[in-house]
Amino acid sequence: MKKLLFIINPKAGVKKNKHFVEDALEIFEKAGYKVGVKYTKKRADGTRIARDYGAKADLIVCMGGDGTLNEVMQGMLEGEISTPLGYIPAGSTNDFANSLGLRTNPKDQAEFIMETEAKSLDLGWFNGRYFVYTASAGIFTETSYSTPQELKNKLGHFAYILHGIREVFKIRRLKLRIETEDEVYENKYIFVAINNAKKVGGIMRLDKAHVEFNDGEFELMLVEFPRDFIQLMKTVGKIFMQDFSGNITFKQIKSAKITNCSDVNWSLDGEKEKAHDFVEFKVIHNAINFIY
Ligand SMILES: Nc1ncnc2c1ncn2[C@@H]1O[C@H](COP(=O)(O)OP(=O)(O)OP(=O)(O)O)[C@@H](O)[C@H]1O
Repeated sequence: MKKLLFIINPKAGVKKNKHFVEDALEIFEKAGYKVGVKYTKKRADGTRIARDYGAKADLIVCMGGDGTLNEVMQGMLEGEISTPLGYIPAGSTNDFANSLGLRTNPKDQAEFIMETEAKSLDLGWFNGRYFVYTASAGIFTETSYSTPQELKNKLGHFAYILHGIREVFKIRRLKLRIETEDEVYENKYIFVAINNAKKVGGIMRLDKAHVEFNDGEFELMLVEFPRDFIQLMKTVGKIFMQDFSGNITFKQIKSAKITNCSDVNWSLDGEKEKAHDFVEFKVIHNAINFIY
């Protein structure tokens, strides 16, 4: 009998998971799987469970938010596990799932996982840690990891907006040097991100034409520090309108080296990453088998 490892973060998102878990179990069993269920109890459990039990399964499915997905992928790469992975989004924003066009209803998504072949997916490598869709620093980055879980569970995406507003009043200049394969950027920035997503922060949408999930490239986005409040407002407007020109740089990259960043905190898939003196980024092409 085929084995399915089902990893669930019971604390993720606004929806209460319980009856979705039963629905998903029924769908998996009907499709002929013997299902082993593991609940995460604390941070990093997703990584440990995927790394320790993933190789024995024919399919891994995780249910939770972007943070849970990040942890599970981390564990699969650490354990060199090539088992296909399915994902049932149950977080507060589910940016990555929206980007990939996954089903928002957990029952539909469980059925989709049973019917769909896994495809390769690129991941990002950031000083030894893997990320699924975004590494960012600067404005709104703190919001992605400091918004309290209870607020996210109650308000969902709106919790991020409430917390994000507070950050506008404590904007910092990031003085960085970024070296890609063929360009060097050195300036003061308000926001820096390396993405493999069409939607980031539930707000910013990137043009579909720019983003492929297994093309060996991620998208570097640099937003220069605005001269004044009016330019700041114009910049925000340009981001909404996907006008990546002037003080916004948008470029496909395979790798990057970032220096001058010892006091810059990062967010990897919405989880806090400590500051590093030096950041090395590269795309891990075809890193895992993912159902999307
Ligand atoms: N049982 C648990 N209790 C508390 N925290 C947990 C538990 N299991 C996992 N975690 C941690 O919860 C954090 C948030 O999880 P996740 O990102 O999946 O949900 P979310 O924050 O609601 O969703 P999103 O990131 O899409 O907004 C992760 O860092 C994860 O390690």
